[in-house]
Amino acid sequence: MSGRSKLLKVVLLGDGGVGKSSLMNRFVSNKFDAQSFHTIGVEFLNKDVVVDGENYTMQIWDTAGQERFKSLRTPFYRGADICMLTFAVDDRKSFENLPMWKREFLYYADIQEGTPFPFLVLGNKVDVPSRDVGEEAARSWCARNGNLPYFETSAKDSTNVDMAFKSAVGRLREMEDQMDEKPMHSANAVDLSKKAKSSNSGCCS
Ligand SMILES: Nc1nc2c(ncn2[C@@H]2O[C@H](COP(=O)(O)OP(=O)(O)OP(=O)(O)O)[C@@H](O)[C@H]2O)c(=O)[nH]1
Repeated sequence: MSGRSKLLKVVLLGDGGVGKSSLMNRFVSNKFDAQSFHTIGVEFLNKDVVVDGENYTMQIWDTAGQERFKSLRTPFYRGADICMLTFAVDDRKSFENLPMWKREFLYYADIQEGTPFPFLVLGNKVDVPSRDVGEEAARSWCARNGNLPYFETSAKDSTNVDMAFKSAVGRLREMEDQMDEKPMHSANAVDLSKKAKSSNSGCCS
């Protein structure tokens, strides 16, 4: 990859067991573990990507979805550039919890409700035959909650995983362009140049 890479902090949120670690591992290492363990606290991995000719290092923060780890994950929301809200299409409760995850993120990232921010929604495990949440219901929720981009993914068979992560960068770029056009939002614009590059992976529990 040539040229300087911009570091983007990407936070993956959603209920325990929806497949956040699996999505990160599929995207970064192209691997899938059917016996993936619950995350404790947070872990991150870096992945270099090129989007529209620009180099980015996506630093993907995989958080623990289980309620008991809330105090371990929330300190890591600050400074996020992108938030990927994840549910599993065979787990209705995980879909119903999306508003809670969005609120939790905004609160701990210290972003005011209503401020434009690049959220994306992933409906994972689309390889499972017994779905509990239809694509239309998911798209409709996204439309009603700020026209959020929606991707149906499978970390198991790779469906849309690359596309979802790369589209997240595209979404951030679009929103930055919109903010440039509307100076009143400029205080909320994400200054990519201020971010320092850090190590390739880590774990904080
Ligand atoms: N069939 C199928 N199983 C998946 C998929 N993604 C993850 N899984 C399985 O679902 C289980 C939970 O996956 P994880 O990636 O650990 O889930 P998580 O969201 O990181 O869970 P927490 O760390 O507790 O927040 C594991 O057994 C995975 O192998 C998928 O796309 N399809």
